Amino acid sequence: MSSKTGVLLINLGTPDSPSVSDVRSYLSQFLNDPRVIDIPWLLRKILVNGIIVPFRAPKSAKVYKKLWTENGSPLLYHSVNVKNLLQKELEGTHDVYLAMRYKNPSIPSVLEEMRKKNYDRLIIVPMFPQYASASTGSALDEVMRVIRTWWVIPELKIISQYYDHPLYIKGFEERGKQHNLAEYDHILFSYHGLPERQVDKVYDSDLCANHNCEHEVDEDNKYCYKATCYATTRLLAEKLNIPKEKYTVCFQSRLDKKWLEPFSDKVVEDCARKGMKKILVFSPAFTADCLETTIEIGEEYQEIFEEHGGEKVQLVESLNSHPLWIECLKDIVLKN
Ligand SMILES: C=CC1=C(C)c2cc3[nH]c(cc4nc(cc5[nH]c(cc1n2)c(C)c5CCC(=O)O)C(CCC(=O)O)=C4C)c(C)c3C=C
Ligand SMILES: [Fe+2]
Ligand SMILES: [Fe+2]
Repeated sequence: MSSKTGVLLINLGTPDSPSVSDVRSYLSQFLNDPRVIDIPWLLRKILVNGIIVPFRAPKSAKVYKKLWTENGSPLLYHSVNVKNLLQKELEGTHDVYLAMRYKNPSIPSVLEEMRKKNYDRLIIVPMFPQYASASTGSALDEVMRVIRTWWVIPELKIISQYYDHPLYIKGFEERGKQHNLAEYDHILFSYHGLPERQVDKVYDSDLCANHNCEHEVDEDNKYCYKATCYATTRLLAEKLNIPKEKYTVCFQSRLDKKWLEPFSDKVVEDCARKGMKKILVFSPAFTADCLETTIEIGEEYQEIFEEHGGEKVQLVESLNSHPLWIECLKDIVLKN
C-alpha cells in the first residue's frame, strides 16, 4: 500500500488524430456533454448529432491537420510535459497523473490506475485557471461520477479555480515580456467564450449584468467566468504596466450570437479599421497552446487583421511547460 498522495491534472482533450472520423468522435463526446451544450437532452441529440457534428467534423479536421505536429496535438504533448515536470518536482511524496476530459487518456482509465494504488489522498487539478461549468465543472463532474462507484473513497481535494494565483500571473507576465510591448498599437486579452446563459447560471436567480464583473470579484460573482477573466486581466495589465486604454478583454471561439462579448474576431477587425498595424494577443484561459490559440488567433485573426488593413497579430505563447507554471501547480498541490 502507498501512503503517497495521487495528483490528477485534467485538461480538455483533443482528437486521437486529425482524421475526420477521430475529429467526429471527439466533437460528439465533447458537444454531447450537458455542461457544454446545456439544452434539453432530445434537443441536444438532434442538434449535436444531426447538425453540428456532421457539418463541423470535416471542417475541424482540416484545421486539426494544420495544427498536428510530429509529436501529435500540442494540447496533449504540452500537458504530458507539464505532468512529467511536475512529477520531478514532487518525487517521493506525490504521484502525478494526467487525464483528458474528452478522448484520451480518459478520466475513467486514469482514475482506475489511481484506484489500484490505494492512495490516502487525491488532489484533482483541472488545468483551467478560471472556473466554467463547461470546462472545470465538467471535468470535476466526470471525476465524481467515477469515484462515486468506488468502494473505498479516499480523502479528496478538488481545485476549482486559481485565476489570480501569483505564479500563474507571473508565468504570463514573463511570456508577455518576451515581446516589446511598446511596439504594439493595442493588446488583446482573448479568453475562450461562453454562452451568456451559462455565465448567468452561477448566480442564484440573478444575472451577470446586475453585477460589477468587469471591475471586481466579490462573494456573489467569484465563480462568474466573466468576472474572473477580467480579474486575471487586471492583474496582468498591472504587472506589465499596460494602461487601460491600451488593452481590450474579448472572448473567442463562439458557436452562436448569445456568447460573451466583445467577440475577439470583431475586436481584431475594429483594430485594423482604426488604422492599427500591430496587435499583441494574450490568451490566458488556455494554459497550453492548442487549436484555439495557434490556429484561431495565430492564423485566422491574422487573416482578418490583414484583410482590413492591419499587418501583424502576434500571439503570446501560452504557459506550456514554463517553469513558473510548474511552480504554480506545485504550490497548489503542496498547499492542499
Ligand atoms: C477555457 C477552457 C474552455 C472552455 C470554457 C470551453 C468552452 C466551450 N468550448 C466549446 C466548443 C469547442 N471548443 C473547442 C476546442 C477547445 N476548447 C478548449 C477549452 C475550452 N472550451 C480547448 C483547450 C480547445 C482546443 C482543443 C484542441 O484539440 O486543441 C472545439 C473543437 C475545435 C473546433 O471544432 O472548433 C469546440 C467545438 C463550447 C461549445 C464551449 C462552451 C459552451
Ligand atoms: Fe472550447
Ligand atoms: Fe458576472
